[in-house]
Amino acid sequence: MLSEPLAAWIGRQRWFGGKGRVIDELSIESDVELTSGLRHLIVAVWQEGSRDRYQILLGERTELPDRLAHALIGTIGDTYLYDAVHDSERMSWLLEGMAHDVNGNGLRLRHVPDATIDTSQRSLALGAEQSNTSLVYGDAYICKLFRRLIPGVNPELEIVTALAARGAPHVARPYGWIETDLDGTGTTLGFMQEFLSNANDGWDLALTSVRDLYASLPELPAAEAGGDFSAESLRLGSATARVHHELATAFPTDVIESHEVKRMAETFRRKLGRAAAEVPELRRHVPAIEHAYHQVELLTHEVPVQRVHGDYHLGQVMRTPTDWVVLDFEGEPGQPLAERRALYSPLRDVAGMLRSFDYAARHLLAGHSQAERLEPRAQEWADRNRAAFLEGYAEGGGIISRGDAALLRAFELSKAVYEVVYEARNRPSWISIPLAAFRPR
Ligand SMILES: Nc1ncnc2c1ncn2[C@@H]1O[C@H](COP(=O)(O)OP(=O)(O)O)[C@@H](O)[C@H]1O
Ligand SMILES: O=P(O)(O)O[C@H]1O[C@H](CO)[C@@H](O[C@H]2O[C@H](CO)[C@@H](O)[C@H](O)[C@H]2O)[C@H](O)[C@H]1O
Repeated sequence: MLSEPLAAWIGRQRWFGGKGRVIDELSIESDVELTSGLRHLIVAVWQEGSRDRYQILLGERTELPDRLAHALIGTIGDTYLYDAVHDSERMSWLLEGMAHDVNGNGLRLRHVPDATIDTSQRSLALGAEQSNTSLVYGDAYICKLFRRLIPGVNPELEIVTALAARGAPHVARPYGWIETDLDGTGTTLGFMQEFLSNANDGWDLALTSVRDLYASLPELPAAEAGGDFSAESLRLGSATARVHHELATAFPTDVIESHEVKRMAETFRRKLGRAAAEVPELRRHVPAIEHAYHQVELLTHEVPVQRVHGDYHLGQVMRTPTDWVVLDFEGEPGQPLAERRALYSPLRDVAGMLRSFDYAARHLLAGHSQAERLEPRAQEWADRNRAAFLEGYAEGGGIISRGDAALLRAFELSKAVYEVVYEARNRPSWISIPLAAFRPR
Protein backbone atom coordinates (compact mmCIF):
# COMPACT_ATOMS: atom_id res chain seq x y z
CA MET A 1 0.00 0.00 0.00
CA LEU A 2 1.41 3.33 -1.13
CA SER A 3 -0.32 5.43 1.52
CA GLU A 4 1.79 3.99 4.35
CA PRO A 5 5.24 4.97 3.04
CA LEU A 6 3.76 8.29 1.88
CA ALA A 7 2.44 9.06 5.39
CA ALA A 8 5.83 8.32 6.95
CA TRP A 9 7.65 10.40 4.34
CA ILE A 10 5.31 13.40 4.19
CA GLY A 11 5.56 14.02 7.93
CA ARG A 12 9.32 14.60 7.53
CA GLN A 13 9.06 17.10 4.69
CA ARG A 14 9.95 20.69 5.42
CA TRP A 15 6.91 21.96 3.53
CA PHE A 16 4.47 19.73 5.42
CA GLY A 17 2.15 22.06 7.32
CA GLY A 18 1.01 19.59 9.99
CA LYS A 19 4.33 18.94 11.74
CA GLY A 20 4.12 18.08 15.39
CA ARG A 21 0.67 16.47 15.04
CA VAL A 22 0.05 12.77 14.48
CA ILE A 23 -1.15 11.80 11.00
CA ASP A 24 -4.35 9.83 11.56
CA GLU A 25 -4.83 8.89 7.94
CA LEU A 26 -3.43 9.58 4.50
CA SER A 27 -5.62 8.79 1.50
CA ILE A 28 -4.85 9.22 -2.17
CA GLU A 29 -7.47 11.44 -3.78
CA SER A 30 -6.04 11.34 -7.26
CA ASP A 31 -3.20 9.48 -8.91
CA VAL A 32 -2.56 10.04 -12.62
CA GLU A 33 0.33 9.18 -14.92
CA LEU A 34 1.83 12.26 -16.54
CA THR A 35 4.45 10.44 -18.57
CA SER A 36 6.30 7.19 -18.25
CA GLY A 37 7.86 7.05 -14.76
CA LEU A 38 6.12 10.20 -13.49
CA ARG A 39 2.84 10.27 -11.57
CA HIS A 40 0.92 13.18 -10.08
CA LEU A 41 -0.75 12.52 -6.74
CA ILE A 42 -3.09 14.57 -4.62
CA VAL A 43 -3.19 13.16 -1.12
CA ALA A 44 -5.48 14.04 1.77
CA VAL A 45 -3.85 14.08 5.20
CA TRP A 46 -6.14 13.81 8.22
CA GLN A 47 -4.92 15.18 11.56
CA GLU A 48 -7.04 15.88 14.62
CA GLY A 49 -10.22 15.83 12.58
CA SER A 50 -9.08 18.27 9.90
CA ARG A 51 -7.94 17.56 6.37
CA ASP A 52 -5.19 19.16 4.28
CA ARG A 53 -4.39 18.24 0.72
CA TYR A 54 -0.93 18.11 -0.81
CA GLN A 55 0.46 17.43 -4.26
CA ILE A 56 3.27 14.99 -4.85
CA LEU A 57 5.17 14.31 -8.04
CA LEU A 58 6.01 10.66 -7.75
CA GLY A 59 8.89 9.17 -9.74
CA GLU A 60 9.11 5.47 -10.54
CA ARG A 61 12.30 3.66 -11.46
CA THR A 62 13.45 0.07 -11.34
CA GLU A 63 16.93 1.28 -10.43
CA LEU A 64 17.51 4.30 -8.26
CA PRO A 65 20.69 6.25 -9.05
CA ASP A 66 22.70 7.48 -6.02
CA ARG A 67 21.81 11.10 -6.79
CA LEU A 68 18.16 10.25 -6.02
CA ALA A 69 18.73 8.10 -2.93
CA HIS A 70 17.78 10.99 -0.60
CA ALA A 71 14.43 11.34 -2.41
CA LEU A 72 13.30 7.76 -1.84
CA ILE A 73 9.76 7.39 -0.49
CA GLY A 74 9.46 3.59 -0.59
CA THR A 75 9.44 0.55 -2.81
CA ILE A 76 6.60 -1.51 -4.20
CA GLY A 77 7.73 -4.81 -5.72
CA ASP A 78 10.74 -3.98 -7.92
CA THR A 79 9.83 -0.33 -8.26
CA TYR A 80 11.45 2.53 -6.38
CA LEU A 81 9.04 5.38 -5.67
CA TYR A 82 10.64 8.75 -4.99
CA ASP A 83 10.02 12.49 -4.83
CA ALA A 84 10.42 13.33 -8.51
CA VAL A 85 11.08 17.04 -7.96
CA HIS A 86 14.71 15.99 -7.47
CA ASP A 87 14.85 14.22 -10.82
CA SER A 88 15.76 16.70 -13.56
CA GLU A 89 15.01 14.12 -16.27
CA ARG A 90 11.40 13.78 -15.10
CA MET A 91 10.99 17.51 -14.40
CA SER A 92 11.76 18.30 -18.05
CA TRP A 93 8.25 17.08 -18.73
CA LEU A 94 6.81 20.04 -16.82
CA LEU A 95 8.85 22.51 -18.85
CA GLU A 96 7.87 20.84 -22.14
CA GLY A 97 4.26 20.72 -20.96
CA MET A 98 4.12 24.45 -20.23
CA ALA A 99 5.92 25.29 -23.48
CA HIS A 100 3.37 23.32 -25.52
CA ASP A 101 0.19 23.89 -23.46
CA VAL A 102 -0.23 20.19 -22.72
CA ASN A 103 -3.36 18.69 -21.14
CA GLY A 104 -2.21 15.68 -19.15
CA ASN A 105 -4.78 13.52 -17.40
CA GLY A 106 -6.60 16.36 -15.67
CA LEU A 107 -3.58 18.65 -15.37
CA ARG A 108 -3.36 21.70 -17.61
CA LEU A 109 0.09 23.14 -18.32
CA ARG A 110 0.12 26.59 -19.87
CA HIS A 111 2.53 29.28 -20.98
CA VAL A 112 1.92 33.00 -20.69
CA PRO A 113 0.95 34.50 -24.09
CA ASP A 114 4.07 35.81 -25.89
CA ALA A 115 6.46 33.91 -23.62
CA THR A 116 8.80 31.45 -25.32
CA ILE A 117 10.10 28.71 -23.04
CA ASP A 118 13.54 27.23 -23.65
CA THR A 119 12.93 23.54 -22.97
CA SER A 120 16.62 22.64 -22.90
CA GLN A 121 17.06 23.99 -19.34
CA ARG A 122 17.59 21.34 -16.63
CA SER A 123 16.05 21.64 -13.17
CA LEU A 124 17.46 21.76 -9.66
CA ALA A 125 15.13 21.71 -6.63
CA LEU A 126 15.84 24.50 -4.14
CA GLY A 127 16.24 23.32 -0.58
CA ALA A 128 15.68 26.44 1.48
CA GLU A 129 11.95 27.04 1.34
CA GLN A 130 9.41 26.44 4.03
CA SER A 131 6.06 25.89 2.41
CA ASN A 132 6.61 25.08 -1.27
CA THR A 133 9.14 23.45 -3.55
CA SER A 134 10.80 25.50 -6.26
CA LEU A 135 12.59 24.13 -9.30
CA VAL A 136 15.23 26.33 -10.86
CA TYR A 137 15.63 25.54 -14.57
CA GLY A 138 19.18 26.42 -15.62
CA ASP A 139 19.52 30.09 -14.77
CA ALA A 140 16.40 30.97 -16.73
CA TYR A 141 13.27 30.06 -14.76
CA ILE A 142 12.05 29.26 -11.29
CA CYS A 143 8.91 27.13 -11.03
CA LYS A 144 7.24 27.13 -7.64
CA LEU A 145 5.19 24.00 -6.94
CA PHE A 146 2.60 24.71 -4.27
CA ARG A 147 2.61 21.75 -1.92
CA ARG A 148 -0.48 22.34 0.18
CA LEU A 149 -3.40 22.78 -2.16
CA ILE A 150 -6.25 25.18 -1.61
CA PRO A 151 -8.95 25.25 -4.30
CA GLY A 152 -8.69 28.38 -6.46
CA VAL A 153 -6.24 30.48 -8.43
CA ASN A 154 -3.14 31.23 -6.41
CA PRO A 155 -2.88 34.99 -5.75
CA GLU A 156 0.74 34.97 -6.88
CA LEU A 157 -0.19 33.80 -10.38
CA GLU A 158 -3.15 36.16 -10.49
CA ILE A 159 -1.19 39.24 -9.41
CA VAL A 160 2.09 38.72 -11.23
CA THR A 161 0.44 37.94 -14.59
CA ALA A 162 -1.86 40.96 -14.26
CA LEU A 163 0.98 43.31 -13.33
CA ALA A 164 3.39 41.98 -15.95
CA ALA A 165 0.70 42.27 -18.65
CA ARG A 166 0.56 45.98 -17.82
CA GLY A 167 4.34 46.24 -18.22
CA ALA A 168 4.76 46.93 -14.49
CA PRO A 169 8.35 47.05 -13.25
CA HIS A 170 9.38 45.41 -9.95
CA VAL A 171 7.89 41.95 -10.70
CA ALA A 172 9.72 38.95 -12.17
CA ARG A 173 8.44 38.07 -15.64
CA PRO A 174 5.89 35.20 -15.61
CA TYR A 175 6.37 32.28 -18.04
CA GLY A 176 3.83 29.58 -17.29
CA TRP A 177 1.65 27.73 -14.84
CA ILE A 178 0.15 24.34 -14.03
CA GLU A 179 -3.42 23.85 -12.88
CA THR A 180 -6.07 21.24 -12.23
CA ASP A 181 -9.65 21.14 -10.94
CA LEU A 182 -10.05 20.63 -7.24
CA ASP A 183 -13.60 20.45 -5.85
CA GLY A 184 -14.72 21.70 -9.28
CA THR A 185 -12.54 24.84 -9.07
CA GLY A 186 -9.53 25.64 -11.26
CA THR A 187 -6.60 25.37 -8.84
CA THR A 188 -3.01 26.47 -9.33
CA LEU A 189 -0.46 23.71 -8.81
CA GLY A 190 2.63 25.57 -9.97
CA PHE A 191 3.81 28.91 -11.31
CA MET A 192 6.97 29.62 -13.32
CA GLN A 193 8.72 32.98 -13.46
CA GLU A 194 11.98 34.44 -14.68
CA PHE A 195 14.85 33.38 -12.40
CA LEU A 196 16.73 36.45 -11.22
CA SER A 197 20.16 34.89 -11.43
CA ASN A 198 22.07 38.07 -10.81
CA ALA A 199 20.18 39.30 -7.76
CA ASN A 200 20.46 39.28 -3.98
CA ASP A 201 17.84 38.65 -1.37
CA GLY A 202 16.86 41.80 0.60
CA TRP A 203 17.24 39.94 3.90
CA ASP A 204 20.84 38.88 3.14
CA LEU A 205 21.77 42.37 2.01
CA ALA A 206 20.25 43.94 5.12
CA LEU A 207 22.06 41.48 7.41
CA THR A 208 25.39 42.26 5.77
CA SER A 209 24.81 45.90 6.55
CA VAL A 210 23.87 45.15 10.18
CA ARG A 211 26.96 42.95 10.60
CA ASP A 212 29.17 45.76 9.28
CA LEU A 213 27.64 48.15 11.77
CA TYR A 214 28.14 45.80 14.73
CA ALA A 215 31.75 45.21 13.69
CA SER A 216 32.65 48.86 13.17
CA LEU A 217 35.24 49.98 15.72
CA PRO A 218 35.41 52.66 16.94
CA GLU A 219 31.61 52.64 17.11
CA LEU A 220 30.56 54.86 14.23
CA PRO A 221 27.01 56.12 13.73
CA ALA A 222 24.98 53.96 11.31
CA ALA A 223 25.19 56.71 8.69
CA GLU A 224 29.02 56.57 8.69
CA ALA A 225 29.67 52.86 9.16
CA GLY A 226 30.57 50.82 6.06
CA GLY A 227 27.67 49.09 4.36
CA ASP A 228 24.98 51.64 5.21
CA PHE A 229 21.71 50.26 3.80
CA SER A 230 19.52 53.35 3.93
CA ALA A 231 19.87 54.27 0.23
CA GLU A 232 18.58 50.78 -0.57
CA SER A 233 15.74 51.12 1.94
CA LEU A 234 14.78 54.39 0.28
CA ARG A 235 14.76 52.76 -3.17
CA LEU A 236 12.78 49.83 -1.79
CA GLY A 237 10.20 52.23 -0.35
CA SER A 238 9.80 53.84 -3.72
CA ALA A 239 9.49 50.44 -5.51
CA THR A 240 6.86 49.42 -2.96
CA ALA A 241 4.79 52.51 -3.67
CA ARG A 242 5.01 51.77 -7.38
CA VAL A 243 3.84 48.18 -6.87
CA HIS A 244 0.93 49.43 -4.77
CA HIS A 245 0.00 51.86 -7.51
CA GLU A 246 0.08 49.06 -10.12
CA LEU A 247 -2.04 46.80 -7.89
CA ALA A 248 -4.57 49.59 -7.41
CA THR A 249 -4.75 50.08 -11.17
CA ALA A 250 -4.94 46.41 -12.19
CA PHE A 251 -7.49 45.29 -9.56
CA PRO A 252 -10.59 46.82 -7.97
CA THR A 253 -10.21 49.27 -5.11
CA ASP A 254 -12.65 50.43 -2.46
CA VAL A 255 -12.84 52.45 0.73
CA ILE A 256 -13.92 51.21 4.09
CA GLU A 257 -16.00 53.48 6.23
CA SER A 258 -15.43 54.17 9.89
CA HIS A 259 -17.86 51.51 11.17
CA GLU A 260 -16.00 48.93 9.09
CA VAL A 261 -12.70 50.24 10.42
CA LYS A 262 -14.04 49.30 13.84
CA ARG A 263 -14.60 45.79 12.53
CA MET A 264 -10.96 45.75 11.47
CA ALA A 265 -9.98 46.50 15.05
CA GLU A 266 -12.19 43.61 16.18
CA THR A 267 -10.37 41.28 13.77
CA PHE A 268 -7.01 42.43 15.18
CA ARG A 269 -8.36 41.71 18.67
CA ARG A 270 -9.65 38.27 17.76
CA LYS A 271 -6.29 37.30 16.32
CA LEU A 272 -4.56 38.68 19.42
CA GLY A 273 -6.83 36.55 21.65
CA ARG A 274 -6.03 33.40 19.70
CA ALA A 275 -2.30 34.18 19.68
CA ALA A 276 -2.18 34.92 23.43
CA ALA A 277 -3.98 31.64 24.13
CA GLU A 278 -1.26 29.82 22.18
CA VAL A 279 1.86 31.75 23.25
CA PRO A 280 2.11 32.60 26.98
CA GLU A 281 4.98 35.12 26.44
CA LEU A 282 2.51 37.37 24.64
CA ARG A 283 0.03 37.66 27.49
CA ARG A 284 1.63 40.47 29.48
CA HIS A 285 1.65 42.69 26.38
CA VAL A 286 -2.06 42.26 25.64
CA PRO A 287 -3.32 45.43 27.42
CA ALA A 288 -0.84 47.69 25.58
CA ILE A 289 -1.62 46.09 22.23
CA GLU A 290 -5.36 46.40 22.85
CA HIS A 291 -4.86 50.06 23.69
CA ALA A 292 -3.22 50.59 20.29
CA TYR A 293 -6.08 48.72 18.58
CA HIS A 294 -8.56 50.93 20.40
CA GLN A 295 -6.98 53.99 18.74
CA VAL A 296 -8.08 52.49 15.41
CA GLU A 297 -11.66 52.31 16.66
CA LEU A 298 -11.56 56.04 17.28
CA LEU A 299 -10.71 56.83 13.66
CA THR A 300 -13.41 58.71 11.83
CA HIS A 301 -12.02 58.82 8.29
CA GLU A 302 -12.51 56.37 5.43
CA VAL A 303 -9.64 54.05 4.66
CA PRO A 304 -8.75 53.24 1.02
CA VAL A 305 -8.30 49.52 0.38
CA GLN A 306 -6.90 47.50 -2.53
CA ARG A 307 -5.07 44.25 -3.34
CA VAL A 308 -1.77 44.13 -1.46
CA HIS A 309 1.20 41.81 -1.13
CA GLY A 310 0.02 40.48 2.21
CA ASP A 311 3.23 38.98 3.64
CA TYR A 312 5.73 41.69 2.84
CA HIS A 313 9.21 41.40 4.31
CA LEU A 314 12.88 41.62 3.31
CA GLY A 315 12.95 37.95 2.27
CA GLN A 316 10.35 38.68 -0.40
CA VAL A 317 12.32 41.29 -2.31
CA MET A 318 15.42 40.88 -4.45
CA ARG A 319 17.89 43.51 -5.56
CA THR A 320 18.87 43.06 -9.20
CA PRO A 321 21.72 45.12 -10.68
CA THR A 322 19.14 47.76 -11.60
CA ASP A 323 16.36 47.81 -8.99
CA TRP A 324 14.21 45.94 -6.46
CA VAL A 325 11.90 43.13 -7.56
CA VAL A 326 9.01 41.96 -5.37
CA LEU A 327 8.33 38.20 -5.08
CA ASP A 328 5.79 35.90 -3.52
CA PHE A 329 2.43 37.68 -3.72
CA GLU A 330 0.84 34.65 -2.06
CA GLY A 331 -0.20 36.37 1.17
CA GLU A 332 0.36 34.84 4.59
CA PRO A 333 0.75 31.09 4.11
CA GLY A 334 -1.91 29.20 6.05
CA GLN A 335 -4.60 31.88 5.77
CA PRO A 336 -7.76 31.04 3.78
CA LEU A 337 -7.67 32.07 0.12
CA ALA A 338 -10.58 34.51 0.46
CA GLU A 339 -8.69 36.35 3.20
CA ARG A 340 -5.51 36.40 1.10
CA ARG A 341 -7.38 37.87 -1.89
CA ALA A 342 -9.34 40.44 0.10
CA LEU A 343 -8.73 44.20 -0.18
CA TYR A 344 -6.64 45.80 2.55
CA SER A 345 -5.03 49.11 3.27
CA PRO A 346 -1.57 49.19 1.61
CA LEU A 347 -0.33 50.28 5.05
CA ARG A 348 -0.44 46.59 5.89
CA ASP A 349 2.51 45.94 3.56
CA VAL A 350 4.30 49.07 4.74
CA ALA A 351 3.97 47.78 8.30
CA GLY A 352 5.26 44.35 7.23
CA MET A 353 8.44 45.84 5.83
CA LEU A 354 8.92 48.10 8.86
CA ARG A 355 8.76 44.98 11.02
CA SER A 356 11.32 43.33 8.81
CA PHE A 357 13.83 46.14 9.43
CA ASP A 358 13.40 45.43 13.15
CA TYR A 359 13.97 41.74 12.50
CA ALA A 360 17.14 42.37 10.50
CA ALA A 361 18.50 44.71 13.18
CA ARG A 362 17.81 42.33 16.06
CA HIS A 363 18.27 38.86 14.69
CA LEU A 364 22.04 38.78 15.24
CA LEU A 365 21.53 39.83 18.87
CA ALA A 366 19.76 36.60 19.88
CA GLY A 367 22.38 34.67 21.84
CA HIS A 368 25.09 37.33 21.16
CA SER A 369 27.55 37.74 24.04
CA GLN A 370 27.45 41.54 23.69
CA ALA A 371 23.73 41.86 23.05
CA GLU A 372 23.26 44.56 25.69
CA ARG A 373 26.01 46.79 24.26
CA LEU A 374 24.75 46.29 20.71
CA GLU A 375 21.03 46.84 21.42
CA PRO A 376 21.17 50.65 20.91
CA ARG A 377 23.05 50.09 17.64
CA ALA A 378 20.32 47.70 16.51
CA GLN A 379 17.72 50.31 17.33
CA GLU A 380 19.67 52.98 15.47
CA TRP A 381 19.94 50.76 12.36
CA ALA A 382 16.24 49.93 12.46
CA ASP A 383 15.18 53.57 12.97
CA ARG A 384 17.41 54.80 10.16
CA ASN A 385 16.23 52.22 7.63
CA ARG A 386 12.57 52.40 8.62
CA ALA A 387 12.68 56.18 8.12
CA ALA A 388 14.43 55.83 4.73
CA PHE A 389 11.84 53.26 3.59
CA LEU A 390 8.97 55.58 4.54
CA GLU A 391 10.67 58.50 2.80
CA GLY A 392 11.11 56.39 -0.36
CA TYR A 393 7.48 55.26 -0.15
CA ALA A 394 6.32 58.88 -0.14
CA GLU A 395 8.76 59.80 -2.95
CA GLY A 396 7.36 56.94 -5.03
CA GLY A 397 3.82 58.31 -4.68
CA GLY A 398 2.68 56.20 -1.72
CA ILE A 399 0.29 58.00 0.58
CA ILE A 400 0.62 57.93 4.35
CA SER A 401 -1.32 60.80 5.87
CA ARG A 402 -1.02 62.14 9.40
CA GLY A 403 -4.23 60.37 10.39
CA ASP A 404 -2.75 57.02 9.34
CA ALA A 405 -0.36 56.75 12.30
CA ALA A 406 -2.78 54.76 14.49
CA LEU A 407 -3.59 52.37 11.67
CA LEU A 408 0.04 51.86 10.72
CA ARG A 409 0.92 51.16 14.35
CA ALA A 410 -1.95 48.67 14.65
CA PHE A 411 -0.85 46.89 11.47
CA GLU A 412 2.69 46.67 12.82
CA LEU A 413 1.52 45.26 16.12
CA SER A 414 -0.81 42.82 14.40
CA LYS A 415 2.08 41.62 12.22
CA ALA A 416 4.26 41.27 15.32
CA VAL A 417 1.51 39.18 16.94
CA TYR A 418 1.43 36.94 13.83
CA GLU A 419 5.24 36.71 14.00
CA VAL A 420 5.23 35.70 17.67
CA VAL A 421 3.00 32.73 16.78
CA TYR A 422 5.07 31.98 13.67
CA GLU A 423 8.32 31.94 15.69
CA ALA A 424 6.79 29.95 18.57
CA ARG A 425 5.80 27.28 16.04
CA ASN A 426 8.81 27.34 13.75
CA ARG A 427 11.85 29.02 15.33
CA PRO A 428 11.36 29.37 19.10
CA SER A 429 14.84 30.81 19.61
CA TRP A 430 13.79 33.85 17.52
CA ILE A 431 10.73 34.72 19.58
CA SER A 432 12.46 37.59 21.38
CA ILE A 433 12.64 39.48 18.07
CA PRO A 434 8.91 40.10 17.56
CA LEU A 435 8.36 40.38 21.34
CA ALA A 436 10.64 43.46 21.30
CA ALA A 437 7.98 45.22 19.19
CA PHE A 438 5.73 45.49 22.25
CA ARG A 439 8.19 47.40 24.42
CA PRO A 440 6.85 50.80 25.43
CA ARG A 441 8.16 53.60 23.21
N1 LIG B 1 12.30 34.86 -9.49
C1 LIG B 1 13.27 34.48 -8.64
N2 LIG B 1 14.58 34.61 -8.99
C2 LIG B 1 15.56 34.22 -8.13
N3 LIG B 1 15.35 33.67 -6.92
C3 LIG B 1 14.07 33.53 -6.52
C4 LIG B 1 12.97 33.91 -7.36
N4 LIG B 1 11.82 33.64 -6.70
C5 LIG B 1 12.19 33.11 -5.51
N5 LIG B 1 13.54 33.05 -5.39
C6 LIG B 1 14.33 32.54 -4.25
O1 LIG B 1 13.59 31.55 -3.58
C7 LIG B 1 13.33 31.97 -2.21
C8 LIG B 1 11.95 31.52 -1.78
O2 LIG B 1 10.98 32.06 -2.63
P1 LIG B 1 9.53 32.43 -2.15
O3 LIG B 1 8.72 32.81 -3.32
O4 LIG B 1 9.63 33.48 -1.06
O5 LIG B 1 9.03 31.02 -1.56
P2 LIG B 1 8.30 30.66 -0.17
O6 LIG B 1 6.90 31.16 -0.32
O7 LIG B 1 8.34 29.18 -0.03
O8 LIG B 1 9.07 31.37 0.93
C9 LIG B 1 13.48 33.50 -2.23
O9 LIG B 1 13.85 34.04 -0.98
C10 LIG B 1 14.57 33.68 -3.26
O10 LIG B 1 15.84 33.51 -2.66
O1 LIG C 1 8.54 33.84 3.30
P1 LIG C 1 7.27 33.19 3.73
O2 LIG C 1 6.12 33.47 2.82
O3 LIG C 1 7.41 31.72 4.01
O4 LIG C 1 6.86 33.94 5.14
C1 LIG C 1 6.89 33.32 6.39
O5 LIG C 1 8.24 33.10 6.80
C2 LIG C 1 9.01 34.29 7.08
C3 LIG C 1 10.36 33.83 7.64
O6 LIG C 1 11.16 33.32 6.70
C4 LIG C 1 8.34 35.17 8.13
O7 LIG C 1 9.07 36.38 8.21
C5 LIG C 1 9.61 36.76 9.48
O8 LIG C 1 11.02 36.47 9.45
C6 LIG C 1 11.74 37.23 8.47
C7 LIG C 1 13.20 36.86 8.65
O9 LIG C 1 13.41 35.49 8.40
C8 LIG C 1 11.57 38.74 8.71
O10 LIG C 1 12.24 39.45 7.69
C9 LIG C 1 10.08 39.08 8.66
O11 LIG C 1 9.89 40.45 8.96
C10 LIG C 1 9.34 38.24 9.68
O12 LIG C 1 7.93 38.48 9.55
C11 LIG C 1 6.92 35.51 7.66
O13 LIG C 1 6.30 36.30 8.69
C12 LIG C 1 6.17 34.19 7.41
O14 LIG C 1 4.87 34.47 6.94
